[in-house]
Amino acid sequence: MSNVGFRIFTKIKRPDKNVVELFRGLPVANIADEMNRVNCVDARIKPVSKKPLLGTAFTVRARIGDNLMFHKALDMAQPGDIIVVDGRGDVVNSLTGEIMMRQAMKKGLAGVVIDGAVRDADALRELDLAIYAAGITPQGPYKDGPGEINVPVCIGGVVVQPGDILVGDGDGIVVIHPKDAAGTAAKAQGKFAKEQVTFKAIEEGTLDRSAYSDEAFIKRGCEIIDDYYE
Ligand SMILES: O=C([O-])CC(=O)C(=O)O
Ligand SMILES: [Mg+2]
Repeated sequence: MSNVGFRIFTKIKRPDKNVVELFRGLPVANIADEMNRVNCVDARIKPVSKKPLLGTAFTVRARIGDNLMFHKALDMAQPGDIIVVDGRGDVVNSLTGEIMMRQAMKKGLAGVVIDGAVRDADALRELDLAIYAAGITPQGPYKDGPGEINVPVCIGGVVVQPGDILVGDGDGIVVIHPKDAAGTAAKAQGKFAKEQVTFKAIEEGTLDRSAYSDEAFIKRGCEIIDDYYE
């Protein structure tokens, strides 16, 4: 276990599928709000396809510009896994493309998240697979290694451990440790339900906006000037 930088751990402690399913359909913003606004992968990593993301992390630490370990992960990962590739944010070389993503889809993987670039973007956009990446470039990857599989990685400023739960939608991705999953999902459900009530109140014109009244602003020390700025 001392060959740091070029090693493969074959085992992952995956959470129960029912625990993962607690997050299905929940907006990522609602989950993140109930995690005190932490654990969101930063805005560089964007959806490439339209499919929402939900599954458990199968991690890859790639050498910059090199997808040898990513290819190995593709053979090792199981249905429901998300291959999470720490490419150190480098977007000079793409780390994957249509051929690999079609294999991921065929295997029933839940998606791919790359802190790095992809190519074959026009095809990837249409695939029935959740794909997130930090960039797009036609310049292809090397396949020489080294790299690591199923070690903790960092993507978009968030540490991801093998087996962590990832949820993604059009906003981006939030990472949840399985131990925190049940409590977080319950709170996020509550937040989601509360927002539905808010939407209804907007429709009915009954939403309470008193926190934004002139009186409330004056109480905060704001000066309200009934004139033009000149
Ligand atoms: O050449 C590669 O490894 C990446 C690629 O374009 C593909 O998978 O289609
Ligand atoms: Mg290709």
